[in-house]
Amino acid sequence: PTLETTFYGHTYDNPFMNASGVHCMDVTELDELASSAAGSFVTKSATADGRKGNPEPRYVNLDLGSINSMGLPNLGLDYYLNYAILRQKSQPDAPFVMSVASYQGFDEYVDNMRQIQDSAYTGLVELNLSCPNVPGKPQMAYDFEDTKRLLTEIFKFYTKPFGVKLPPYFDMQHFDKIANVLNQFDLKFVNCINSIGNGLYIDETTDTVVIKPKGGFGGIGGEYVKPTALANVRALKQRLNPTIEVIGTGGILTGRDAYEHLLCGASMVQVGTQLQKEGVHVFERLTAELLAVLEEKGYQSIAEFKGKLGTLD
Ligand SMILES: O=C(O)c1[nH]c(=O)[nH]c(=O)c1I
Repeated sequence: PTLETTFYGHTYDNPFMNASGVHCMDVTELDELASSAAGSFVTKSATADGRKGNPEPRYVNLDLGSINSMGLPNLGLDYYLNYAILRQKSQPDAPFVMSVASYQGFDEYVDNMRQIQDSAYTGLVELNLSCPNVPGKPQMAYDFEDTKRLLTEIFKFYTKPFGVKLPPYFDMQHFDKIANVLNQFDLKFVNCINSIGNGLYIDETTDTVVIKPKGGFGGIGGEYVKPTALANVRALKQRLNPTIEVIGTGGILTGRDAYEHLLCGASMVQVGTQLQKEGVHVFERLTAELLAVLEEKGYQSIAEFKGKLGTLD
């Protein structure tokens, strides 16, 4: 069998990517991803200006996952745009995704996208509408009207392919509402999910939180989030126009976990916490494990089972 995956018109060796924010801060980390077994990669969400981010400790690995309140540390949009343009020239047939966020809010999102529109970069962009760790700033994608207003504004001038990174939703009406908004736009993909925002982990030896920012509140990733991640991938895939692909992120520790995201309809699958814990060799293990699942089930390709989750009705 083969793990070959076609995503927005390009065929990758396999569906695996890093999740934005993990192992993608600078050229060194990005080049390591590019030369790893991962099929593709995505950059750290960029803001207009570089940011130091929140005080440490701000990321902690836990037995069942991770908690983080990084606070959008990044080297600034110019840095990632320059990297993207250079890489687009040197490796034209190895596309990747550039992640864009905003620290200031609505207007910075628009300005950042305008800068990319006016640049030589023509590849995919992931518009991060779900950073849970900007103190005092609500997540854009939890405000359906603002999300619609932002996408309307961007599509007035943006002609290059892009998708959005969404937070997890926990209510059927919310799945309906966000899908109704997104279906009004020519998006190339939706990435479900970002971390489950504002969780709290207590250290059992000190009866204290484990990260410094926000009194210990932070986004949860890893094994904790797989049921929520799978539900969001499945719910969005069921509701979105078939032209909008879904990237599955959240709770992928094994090839079987990746297989489940593909069963729910994901085209690509992203790994965050487990990549942070295991390093870039995680992709060799995950591709081998996913191949073994296909062999065990007698599939020759992902297309044979993608989106074919069984139900009991
Ligand atoms: O705190 C962060 O930098 C961060 N952390 C996350 O868990 N998700 C995000 O989208 C971001 I931008």
